[in-house]
Amino acid sequence: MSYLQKLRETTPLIHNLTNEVVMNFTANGLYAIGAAPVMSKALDEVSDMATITNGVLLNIGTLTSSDVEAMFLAGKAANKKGIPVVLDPVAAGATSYRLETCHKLLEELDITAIRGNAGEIAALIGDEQWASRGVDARGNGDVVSLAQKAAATFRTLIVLTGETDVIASEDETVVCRNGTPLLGSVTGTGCLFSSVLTAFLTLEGPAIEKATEAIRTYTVASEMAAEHPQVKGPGTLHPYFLDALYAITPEDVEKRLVR
Ligand SMILES: Nc1ncnc2c1ncn2[C@@H]1O[C@H](COP(=O)(O)OP(=O)(O)O)[C@@H](O)[C@H]1O
Ligand SMILES: Cc1ncsc1CCOP(=O)(O)O
Repeated sequence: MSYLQKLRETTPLIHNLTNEVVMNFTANGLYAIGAAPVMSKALDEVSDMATITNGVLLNIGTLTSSDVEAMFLAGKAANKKGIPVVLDPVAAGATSYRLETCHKLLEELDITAIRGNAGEIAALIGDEQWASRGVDARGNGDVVSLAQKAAATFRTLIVLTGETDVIASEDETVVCRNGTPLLGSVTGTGCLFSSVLTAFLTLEGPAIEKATEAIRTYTVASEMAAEHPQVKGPGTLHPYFLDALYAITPEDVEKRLVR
């Protein structure tokens, strides 16, 4: 059985400590693919949330000092329970506050995977070949070696997204090339993917396999949406992408895989 089918059978509940831009899209995207969302950053309850959830997403997109405190509490509770914790280092290279926060989270928590674009992953390891402009990656370089270097540095799974997606653990690398550039014109598509990845990581099985199926499913769904005759640009991609996440089957993924 595919991980997608297992996900839809188990409906993992994901606790998202995420940014204000993408809350609604993330909640709807998780429902669409077959998982379930809960959003909470209240210091009074974030630790308790781990008692009912299956995975935690820490996204620093619009972080405040209270959010950072909440991320440590939620992350520690999740580590104690043994459920996955994914870090999305949004715009990590933009300010030293973001970068230092990511490094502290990586030092103090057991992070199952880091999902970011090339600029964000490069910022985390201090690689100056890539730059960020706000939340977007700028520049070019070898994304495979970048992801591998980050996996070795942080000793965790790296899921680097962009035109080419790279999944790297300390000893294995997978490259994926599906997707549509239109995703880059819809805010929150990286952030939603981080939550979808968290949902896949809650399942039984090797992390690299689950992450690979997560990115393949997500990017193939984006192609199906982009090809819909009603889709004319980012505005129409948005609802059709949610519909594609809802409708996609393992057979669709297999058929469209760019090998
Ligand atoms: N040029 C592109 N062609 C195809 N897919 C893309 C392209 N750019 C981004 N994607 C896809 O868009 C999604 C979001 O990735 P990305 O834009 O890197 O995240 P972020 O929003 O964090 O910068 C990923 O699924 C990625 O595969
Ligand atoms: C625009 C913006 N600013 C802070 S968070 C955010 C959303 C970023 O979402 P994504 O990186 O997935 O496009």
